[in-house]
Amino acid sequence: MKGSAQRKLDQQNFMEQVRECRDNGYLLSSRKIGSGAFSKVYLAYATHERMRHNPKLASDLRGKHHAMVAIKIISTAKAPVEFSQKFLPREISSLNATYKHLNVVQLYETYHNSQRSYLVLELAARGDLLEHINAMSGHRCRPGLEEEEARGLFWQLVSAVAHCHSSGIVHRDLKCENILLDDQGLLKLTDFGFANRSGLKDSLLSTFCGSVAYAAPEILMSKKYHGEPADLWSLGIILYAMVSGKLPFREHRPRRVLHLMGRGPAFRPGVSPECQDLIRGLLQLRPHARLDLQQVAAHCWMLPARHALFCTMLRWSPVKPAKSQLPATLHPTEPGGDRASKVTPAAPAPPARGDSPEECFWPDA
Ligand SMILES: Nc1ncnc2c1ncn2[C@@H]1O[C@H](COP(=O)(O)OP(=O)(O)OP(=O)(O)O)[C@@H](O)[C@H]1O
Repeated sequence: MKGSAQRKLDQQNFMEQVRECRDNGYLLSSRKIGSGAFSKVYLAYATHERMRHNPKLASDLRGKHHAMVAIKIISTAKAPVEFSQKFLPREISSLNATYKHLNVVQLYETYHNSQRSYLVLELAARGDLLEHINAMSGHRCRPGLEEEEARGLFWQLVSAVAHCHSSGIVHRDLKCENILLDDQGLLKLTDFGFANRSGLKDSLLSTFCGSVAYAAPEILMSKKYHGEPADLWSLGIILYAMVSGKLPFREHRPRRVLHLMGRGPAFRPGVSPECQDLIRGLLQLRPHARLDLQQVAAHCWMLPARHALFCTMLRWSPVKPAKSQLPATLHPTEPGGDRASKVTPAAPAPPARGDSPEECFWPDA
């Protein structure tokens, strides 16, 4: 349990952040919607004044009919230098390079001081794909999503990754936890902390430690690799997770994972042969033998996807059984994350236009 001195310090820190956000035109709420190794993400509201000065923000929020954003606050003073000087700038430049796509989280703006960096992001309030798969598995009493829903979501993911690649960005950390869902059921790709410009030589093997289960074999074998086919491997793992409710090669030791990869994925009964074929095409050990994005988009399993996307948007429902009812099938790949703090179905519905924000702190000037 935290001591009262620590609690007071946390409170002071938070009020400082509230002030800094307010000075930059945002009302920070106390609702923490997620956290990472060096960051905390809060629900916040853009002021009318801020929207007047930021056309990017204004045009996006106008379309959404609300003023909510997610503010990711990174304690640069506490983070390792490598993180602040290498990974954070990469995350920001990748988000800027991938603006603007419906299925990639939008970065509206950033502001910094000596202690912290603030990333003002598009809000994706329905949690991540991992939570969604587990919730739906519990709801259906069978593991995984219905293929029709998986197809609609996977189509959006492929579209997001195609946009990144054509913008010269490889993500390199594609996994269910980095795929968020918004209020309309739209998929939003996020967490570009390990992203890089494509075409550059990559040597970041150690940064994939937390996501061994999604990493391509060439990365696990410490080979030089190209980012695009490595992203495609991860897409195969994600599609498998969507339709199976578990990961195909669930192991933490790279050598053991490589052994399982050599045997290929095993499917539960009920996964269609077409879907299995697409997953096998993505989970090819040799990068050159792997399907590329065009082949994925043209695959017979994907053909009804536009229709499925429409259905997903129409049918999206906030059904999310309590955690205790869920079969613990699919687990986060990175230990230690503060998953309990993410947005839950209890999160308030977006206020109608013109409503005053709840839970906002107005510190003394
Ligand atoms: N735009 C957003 N909308 C809603 N929730 C978000 C948004 N961005 C991040 N989150 C939540 O905050 C969590 C942490 O965000 P993110 O993964 O970007 O941080 P990180 O510091 O890169 O994390 P990690 O250390 O795990 O890589 C996410 O898992 C998600 O739950």
